[in-house]
Amino acid sequence: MFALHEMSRQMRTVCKNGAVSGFGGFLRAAGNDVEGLEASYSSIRRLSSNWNQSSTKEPISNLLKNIPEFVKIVEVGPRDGLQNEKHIVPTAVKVKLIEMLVASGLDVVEATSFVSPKWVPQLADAKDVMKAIRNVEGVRFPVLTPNLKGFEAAVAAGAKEVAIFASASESFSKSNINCSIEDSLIRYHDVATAATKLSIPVRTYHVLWGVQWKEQYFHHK
Ligand SMILES: CC(C)(COP(=O)([O-])OP(=O)([O-])OC[C@H]1O[C@@H](n2cnc3c(N)ncnc32)[C@H](O)[C@@H]1OP(=O)([O-])[O-])[C@@H](O)C(=O)NCCC(=O)NCCSC(=O)C[C@@](C)(O)CC(=O)[O-]
Repeated sequence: MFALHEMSRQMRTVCKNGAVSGFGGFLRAAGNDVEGLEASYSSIRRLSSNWNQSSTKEPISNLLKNIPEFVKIVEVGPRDGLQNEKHIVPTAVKVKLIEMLVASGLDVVEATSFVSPKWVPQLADAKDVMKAIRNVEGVRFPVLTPNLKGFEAAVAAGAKEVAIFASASESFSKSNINCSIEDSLIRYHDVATAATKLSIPVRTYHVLWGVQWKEQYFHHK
């Protein structure tokens, strides 16, 4: 618990210093065990301390000029991280992870996704996870809903915020959500329309550039 608190504090220090980074990626890099977490924690400390050393060369007023007034951090580890785990993480452990992330000060945690259990068995317990965190207050728990079926299941499970996904790469789209770009935009529209009717906020993932996939870098789209 202490390590998570401290890591979150470090991440916020790094963010304040202008280098916004993803805590989810950090958790993914950390793996499942305590040693992995500690190793990742050390890398963050190094990143932070390197930055502090280089910053002494520049007047502080120059650095402060570029600091955004507000940085929103959306922690996606319980969804984006755990969907890639080789072994299925038990629901209770997922819930504990979410509680620890919340205790570390994060106020938006993407909790899970409502997708096909055949495709992503790791997150087949989405409903149970949502049930277990339903009384956690002061935190938003968006969930990924790539189609209307997922959206409806998410709403039935108590989701108050969703995220949808589209990619500019045909092969990335196919491999991630099993449809063409064109079909993904139809699904995207369906979910956004249904969410608007229920006043449910929708966040979007657009995978647009810089991803090296089967088509070499697809910035042109
Ligand atoms: C997108 C679907 C659901 C379409 O699913 P599908 O198989 O392509 O389409 P379908 O409509 O033909 O349905 C086939 C079966 O899935 C069921 N089904 C259909 N929809 C759902 C649903 N929502 N929840 C539960 N079940 C569902 C449906 O009922 C049917 O069941 P069957 O009759 O065979 O028993 C599927 O392809 C899928 O689950 N894919 C995995 C999606 C996923 O989680 N991808 C990874 C997330 S995106 C990501 O990680 C990238 C991101 C965002 O993090 C950015 C980045 O970092 O790169």
